[in-house]
Amino acid sequence: MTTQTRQERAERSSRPSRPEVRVVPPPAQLADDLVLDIRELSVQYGYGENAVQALKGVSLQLGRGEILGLAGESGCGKSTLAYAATRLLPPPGVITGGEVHFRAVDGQEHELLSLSDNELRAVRWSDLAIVFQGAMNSLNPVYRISRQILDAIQVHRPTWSSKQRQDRAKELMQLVGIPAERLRAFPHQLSGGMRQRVMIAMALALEPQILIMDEPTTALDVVMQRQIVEQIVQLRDRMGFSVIFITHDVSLLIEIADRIAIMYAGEIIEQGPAEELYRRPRHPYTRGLLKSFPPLKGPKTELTGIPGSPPDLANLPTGCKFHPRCPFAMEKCVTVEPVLQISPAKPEPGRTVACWLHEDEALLPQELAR
Ligand SMILES: Nc1ncnc2c1ncn2[C@@H]1O[C@H](COP(=O)(O)OP(=O)(O)OP(=O)(O)O)[C@@H](O)[C@H]1O
Repeated sequence: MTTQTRQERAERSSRPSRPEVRVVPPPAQLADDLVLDIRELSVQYGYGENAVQALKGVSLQLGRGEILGLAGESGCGKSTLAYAATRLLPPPGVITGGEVHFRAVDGQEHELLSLSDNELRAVRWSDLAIVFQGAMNSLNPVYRISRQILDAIQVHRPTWSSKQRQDRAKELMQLVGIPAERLRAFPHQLSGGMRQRVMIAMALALEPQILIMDEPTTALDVVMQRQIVEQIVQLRDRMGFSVIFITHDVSLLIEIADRIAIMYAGEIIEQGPAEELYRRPRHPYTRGLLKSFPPLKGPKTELTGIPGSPPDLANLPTGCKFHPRCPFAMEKCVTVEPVLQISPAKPEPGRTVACWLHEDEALLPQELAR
């Protein structure tokens, strides 16, 4: 981290700042302005003979102002990817390879995996915020919301006056659609949705450039899920941050994401613009996943799910890891692992898929060839 950046940070932290209103460009342009570039990231849990590989050479990009959805069944590595990329992976998780490049608004690039702990702390708190799984239950039940938000602001903005902090706390509450009077409430006096909004407000306290949300709406009812998701989009439009939104529910991502990446057994097996991936999934797994959840809006559809369960990471199948559950598996799928690439059979801009069916249009079943 350079001196200039530190100085800029110090200047930024000495004044109460307001969210800037920025116009967010459409996703196609975002690719030119990456904020996070994850390259060949690999993670294992444990050591030696008992180690399991939870991420295998995953590459993923996040554009500035983009909302990227990360989906897949439980245990496929979504949280591992997010926490490893931000160096928050708890033991026994170990990063065994890869690079994570973060580009700040001033154009400076930092490789997060090689930063010292102090440098990382500075980047993480001011540029990168995380709403953890089950975060709304981590509010301290014995303190009022105001105290918890004010404490969070004080830690990161120690030079601010009490008045500045209080103004900022009110502003943050309003930002997430909660009347400022509710700052006096205790967590149990707020609904689950409100508590989750408080956590989002705390994550936004420092105006991060990247917000990682790990299953932020899982414990909420469908109406509340919808409201929170809409709010995140509005906040992104106002503040211009980028989001990695992790969920097992792909249908929810259609409401929020610009782009979606689908994970299976520690790898990305398909990615593309949200709308296109939803309307025309290219991987049999994505198709199965889409059929596992009811859409949040639109006509009711029959839910079929995916037969079987994700593989044990300690005992992975040969070839394509999805082949034992795939209704279209061929001989090659059992022996050779497919690579993530633009489909030779259905080449589309911004879309990649790891599936042998795409080698030749003649192999593609009707369901994946639309
Ligand atoms: N502490 C741990 N020790 C050993 N293995 C772990 C640990 N945490 C995760 N794993 C392994 O890593 C894999 C990926 O876990 P991860 O939590 O990243 O998946 P996920 O897709 O985020 O799942 P979920 O939606 O349930 O959170 C799991 O299958 C699990 O086997």
